[in-house]
Amino acid sequence: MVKICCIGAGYVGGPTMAVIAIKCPAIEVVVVDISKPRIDAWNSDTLPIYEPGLDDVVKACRGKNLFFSTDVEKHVAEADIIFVSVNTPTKTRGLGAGKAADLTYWESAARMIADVSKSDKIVVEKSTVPVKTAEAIEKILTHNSKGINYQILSNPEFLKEVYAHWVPEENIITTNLWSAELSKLAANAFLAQRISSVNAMSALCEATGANVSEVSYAIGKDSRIGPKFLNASVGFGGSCFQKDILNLVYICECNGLPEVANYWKQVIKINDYQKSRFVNRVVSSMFNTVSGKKIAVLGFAFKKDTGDTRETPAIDVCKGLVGDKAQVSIYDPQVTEDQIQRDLAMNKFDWDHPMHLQPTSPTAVKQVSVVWDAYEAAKGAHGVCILTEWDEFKKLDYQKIFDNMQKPAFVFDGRNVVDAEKLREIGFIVYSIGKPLDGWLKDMPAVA
Ligand SMILES: NC(=O)c1ccc[n+]([C@@H]2O[C@H](COP(=O)([O-])OP(=O)(O)OC[C@H]3O[C@@H](n4cnc5c(N)ncnc54)[C@H](O)[C@@H]3O)[C@@H](O)[C@H]2O)c1
Ligand SMILES: O=c1ccn([C@@H]2O[C@H](COP(=O)(O)OP(=O)(O)O[C@H]3O[C@H](CO)[C@@H](O)[C@H](O)[C@H]3O)[C@@H](O)[C@H]2O)c(=O)[nH]1
Repeated sequence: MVKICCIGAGYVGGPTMAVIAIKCPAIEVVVVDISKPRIDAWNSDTLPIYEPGLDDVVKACRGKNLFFSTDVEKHVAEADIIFVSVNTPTKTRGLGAGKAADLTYWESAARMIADVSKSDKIVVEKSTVPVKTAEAIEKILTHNSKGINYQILSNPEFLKEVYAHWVPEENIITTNLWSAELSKLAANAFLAQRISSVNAMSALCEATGANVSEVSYAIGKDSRIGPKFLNASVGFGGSCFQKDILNLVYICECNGLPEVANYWKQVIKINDYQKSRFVNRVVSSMFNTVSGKKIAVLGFAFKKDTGDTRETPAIDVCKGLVGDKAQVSIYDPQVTEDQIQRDLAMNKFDWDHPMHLQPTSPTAVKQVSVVWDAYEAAKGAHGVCILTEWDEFKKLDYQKIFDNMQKPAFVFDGRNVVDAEKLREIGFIVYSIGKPLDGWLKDMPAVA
């Protein structure tokens, strides 16, 4: 029986291996991690990650051909194929701090593989890494090899040997190692660039009375542009876009290409601008102060259908509101109070280190409370900010919310999910990203 071991039971390792296990019953898959709480959670009824459908897949194969373990060395030694999906955070210190990828966890995994291996291995880069990492890893493995053969593959999205069980042959792209590594960074940079482009347009739409949804729809009709990933928002989040672009910027700088580096840096600058523009809009429309005012925040995850909060725009928006002394009441259907407090207390980039190495949360941010109901969050509030596009936010009883709020009552829709006209009929002052402004908002210009 072919044995796969995946190092890193996170957002990538867990779900990817669960799908491999269900699609390939003849292969034994073991996911290992140094974090005991994470492995315990994968072995329990409450998985550490929320994603629709994931529970069913894991429960169908766990204990049959899918296993989760902290016995990293044993399973690495027994495996034929080793996937490495450990963290590759942005470096916080030393050369390239704030941009370059930190390969500490990758390197220590590689050294451990070299240490414990007694048979030939295929090692697969699943983590997103700088160009030429595979070459560096190969050096570590072969210099410590004890006569063992290693093949290093970069597989940011596909792996033929395994995926050929269920992915059609023609959909599997084979490239040289460096193209594979760079393609991953390039894909995320292009996707993020689309969002920053439409977000830049959203500011211009607000200034001119155009409607960003209409502009997106119109340009998306051109098949060369296409309709996807053109939704204006309060900003993109997630563990990948910013980290990967910063890494790309660093690689460009190291290769003597400052103009190219600056081009990509701008994608992040617009994303930061969009988040601060949103906060400024909230504050300026409430007579330039939210000090002591209750503001409800609906949605904290970086996108719907996940409990993942890494780099979520909600962090910067909440920090901005707290900075202006608001009392912030947060509701998200999948994010716990503990996670929100950690996120608001954590330093930039610390979020992407393994849990046990993250600084323990200092004292909770007192101006922030977390509740388990949207109505509770909005009760007595002056404004409601929608920061994640959860479907349930479309179906809330906004009349009930309005009745229990301070007046004038505001809704700031950072995801364009509510029916703004209906809300205006109820009596709300509504701000929708990139849409024509209410008279009230026009009279209270926000400068980012
Ligand atoms: N999250 C995504 O959507 C996504 C998508 C594509 C690529 N990536 C990339 O994949 C990699 C992993 O991302 P993630 O979101 O799964 O991260 P994660 O933080 O959720 O998981 C990484 C896991 O690796 C474990 N780990 C670290 N060092 C280890 C070691 N030496 N031995 C055993 N376990 C170790 C950590 O404890 C952690 O549980 C990153 O490089 C990321 O950029 C992420
Ligand atoms: O039109 C859009 C589309 C997305 N977003 C936001 O962009 C962020 C990222 O969204 P998405 O790309 O759907 O989620 P990720 O899970 O971060 O996935 C990205 O990052 C992964 C990690 O590298 C890649 O594997 C995926 O292909 C790539 O889409 C989220 O905050 C979204 O709300 C927008 O604001 N507008």
